[in-house]
Amino acid sequence: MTTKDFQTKRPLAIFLSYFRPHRRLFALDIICAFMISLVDLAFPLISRTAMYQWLPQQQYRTFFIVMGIVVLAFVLRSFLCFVVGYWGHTFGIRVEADIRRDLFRHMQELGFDFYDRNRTGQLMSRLTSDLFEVTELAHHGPEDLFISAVTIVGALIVMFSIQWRLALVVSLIIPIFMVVVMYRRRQMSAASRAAKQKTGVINAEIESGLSGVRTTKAFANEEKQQTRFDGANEIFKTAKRGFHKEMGLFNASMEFFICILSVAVIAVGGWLIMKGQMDYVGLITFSLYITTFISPIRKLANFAEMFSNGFAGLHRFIELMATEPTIQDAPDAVELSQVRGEVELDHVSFTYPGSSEVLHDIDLTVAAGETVAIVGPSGGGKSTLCQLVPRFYDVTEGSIRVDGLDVRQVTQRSLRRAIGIVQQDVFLFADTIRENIRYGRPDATDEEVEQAAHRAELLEDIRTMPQGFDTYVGERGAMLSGGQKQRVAIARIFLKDPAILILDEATSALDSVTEAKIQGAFDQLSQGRTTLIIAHRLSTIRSAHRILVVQDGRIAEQGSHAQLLAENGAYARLYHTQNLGENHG
Ligand SMILES: Nc1ncnc2c1ncn2[C@@H]1O[C@H](COP(=O)(O)OP(=O)(O)OP(=O)(O)O)[C@@H](O)[C@H]1O
Repeated sequence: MTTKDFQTKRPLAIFLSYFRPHRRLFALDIICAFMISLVDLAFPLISRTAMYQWLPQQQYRTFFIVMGIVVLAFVLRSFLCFVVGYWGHTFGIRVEADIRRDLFRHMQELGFDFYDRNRTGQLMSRLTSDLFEVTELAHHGPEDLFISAVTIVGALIVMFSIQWRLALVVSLIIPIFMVVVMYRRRQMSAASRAAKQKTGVINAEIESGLSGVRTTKAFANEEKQQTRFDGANEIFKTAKRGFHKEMGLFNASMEFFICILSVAVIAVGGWLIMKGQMDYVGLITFSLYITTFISPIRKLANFAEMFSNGFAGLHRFIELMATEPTIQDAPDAVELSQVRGEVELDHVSFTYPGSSEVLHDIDLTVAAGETVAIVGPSGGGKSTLCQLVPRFYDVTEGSIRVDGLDVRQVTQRSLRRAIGIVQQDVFLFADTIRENIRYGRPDATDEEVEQAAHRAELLEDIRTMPQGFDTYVGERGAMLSGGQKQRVAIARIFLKDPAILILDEATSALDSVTEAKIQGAFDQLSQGRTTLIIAHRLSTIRSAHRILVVQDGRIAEQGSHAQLLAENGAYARLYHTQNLGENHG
């Protein structure tokens, strides 16, 4: 299904479309559940016939044969229960996996702007708990609704055929029963949601407490942290207690109504027996049917709840799926191939969604192979400018061209394949060093990976690691130093071998050896490639062909280091006041 489908189709239609690929399993689930309710309905009827016919007429043979069949039917029933429990849930899980696959794929297509607006934690909960509610509905919904309806209607029909007055009493009590049970069930779920939310709070508290434990220790703030935690723990306890109270009330109300139903049947039935309008066998059969009601009523109460939760989850899912990615390939987009690397910004202005203009009328041409250093005060727009070239955002006005082609006219894949980016804050996956480097080109051989590490000046570091290239780098690369992470990022780009480079130099001070290594790797990397580098070090700036000073979203000055110093303008001021040359390379 396309984004358009999610925008136009009805939620139920979308939901059912996920059933289609697994319809056989679904049919199996429903048929088995249907057979279970048939067995449940048949048992009281068989008992009735036994008491009316086979026992009084001493047809013991028939009686025992039928009892044998009943035993077999119950064995079959257990097997069917297993099928429903196992394969029914398998069906649910498959639907869930399909929905999650589509959601993940779609989320990968959504642009930077989407992730600017949404929090990762919330998105993760959509991928997990929301979808769980949806699949619970997928699996239990149809089964519960259908089977409960069959059982209740079936039991009432038999009851009316035995004694309509008594059946009428039962059918008057049941709706009241349903209303009360549903009400209690809703209360219980609200309490459960509140408890879950508090669980989220306490989990967040644990997470931030543990991940921030170094900071806590450094400030000797353990007591303060403990008090914070105790507060959250107390709230959690109260919420859990509230949930268990509601659960107790729900179960108690179920039990109460079952008792009321049984008493009503015995009382009214007894009265009817006294009046000669009913016999004992009828009364026993009635009592047996009362027990068959319990499970469907419980299921229907669950269903009402499941329906509202599941549909709420479904709506949130559809809302996400209906979000159009802001950056999409044009229908006639061409592949960018054999890139020379000329980059032009033609009167580019840019505004982040919902904020004011960040870049104003930028005009810039970078020749293929040229290295341009971008400097300027914090917040001036340097990173924003660089993010427009790989089309992470679309320009608001003007255009950006690579080799003369507007970036909106080429496929995103081919454009981004032509561009290598090393960010300040390098993201490493929780995997080995080798796999993290290979991320630059997934089909690279081990030799190529090692070669890239060598060129990124990383080989010496890796040799000292316990498992060499197979060393696990930890969550987000926590086991590597900042300088090592940057070099992993550089090694990735060596593998990727793009025509255009965008480097965001780390602002943090590095020791001179590491800095020299990174500088060497950067220099090697930029050989023969168009390079835009957000520079913080004098050594980088000096080796650039050209320096741009970006300030308040405009190019304030450009030229070589010496030229700009001689001009004694913004660059000279930056150079002196912001200590661009602080880390002399
Ligand atoms: N994703 C975003 N959404 C909205 N506004 C943003 C976003 N990213 C940056 N900005 C704003 O755009 C302006 C330019 O930011 P940018 O990061 O491009 O500056 P910079 O020159 O790279 O700064 P620094 O040197 O501190 O990294 C800032 O005012 C910033 O607040």
